[in-house]
Amino acid sequence: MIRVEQAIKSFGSRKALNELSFTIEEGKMVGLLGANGSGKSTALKALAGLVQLDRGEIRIDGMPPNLSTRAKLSYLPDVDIWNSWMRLSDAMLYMRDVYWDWNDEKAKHLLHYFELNPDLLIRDVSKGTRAKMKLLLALSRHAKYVLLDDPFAGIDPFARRQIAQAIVEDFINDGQTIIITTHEVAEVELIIDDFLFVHDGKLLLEGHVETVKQERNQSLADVLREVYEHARL
Ligand SMILES: Nc1ncnc2c1ncn2[C@@H]1O[C@H](COP(=O)(O)OP(=O)(O)OP(=O)(O)O)[C@@H](O)[C@H]1O
Repeated sequence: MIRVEQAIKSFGSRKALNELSFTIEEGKMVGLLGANGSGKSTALKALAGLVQLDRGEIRIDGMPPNLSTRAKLSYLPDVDIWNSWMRLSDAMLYMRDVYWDWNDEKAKHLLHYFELNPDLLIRDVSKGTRAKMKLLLALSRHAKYVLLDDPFAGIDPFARRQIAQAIVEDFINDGQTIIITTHEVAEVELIIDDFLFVHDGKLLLEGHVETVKQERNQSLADVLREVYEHARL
């Protein structure tokens, strides 16, 4: 289980996280949703142990973010981390060497599913193909927690659906806990169980997607649009 309690993180005078609290149960697919600059990436970085909170507490299976929590967590950052002179196959070998939970079968499945050529240099492929390569590398570990920061960035609307589908097919029966940050609410509302909606580093709304949709008789995207407009008044 992941528990975030009253997390505060400032960059200069800007509070990226402003008393943010939430809990994520194991085995759930959760959307961390919000507009640009709402604190989504900072929250994921804090869970991954890449950002230190100023105040507040994070517990992952009862432990603060450290090397042992990091080992059970696969993190897809929102920036390119692979050297452009590498081939996808080089990056896959690296991941296999570094992470004991690397799963060759899953990697092969995703290569085929995304129609990726492992021999291509990372610098020679399109932005969308690079995004798929990054996703393959993050999803091919059998990590207990998978943090995907904006996995749809740079990917066209046609391929987004394919990627959302891949995430569901590969993980939903697997007992892994997945947190996806995105602004593409319409793309993820079909695949996530629960959502956290953040604005200015604070939690504005959270809940079970189907329950909220039924209660309000609206799509999640429409519900969040209303909540967002209200918060900005
Ligand atoms: N390293 C940093 N230095 C200075 N400011 C930062 C840094 N990281 C984040 N911020 C600021 O903190 C706020 C939250 O940023 P964050 O990247 O977490 O938002 P986000 O919801 O992920 O945004 P986006 O959807 O645009 O990626 C923003 O105002 C951002 O400019």
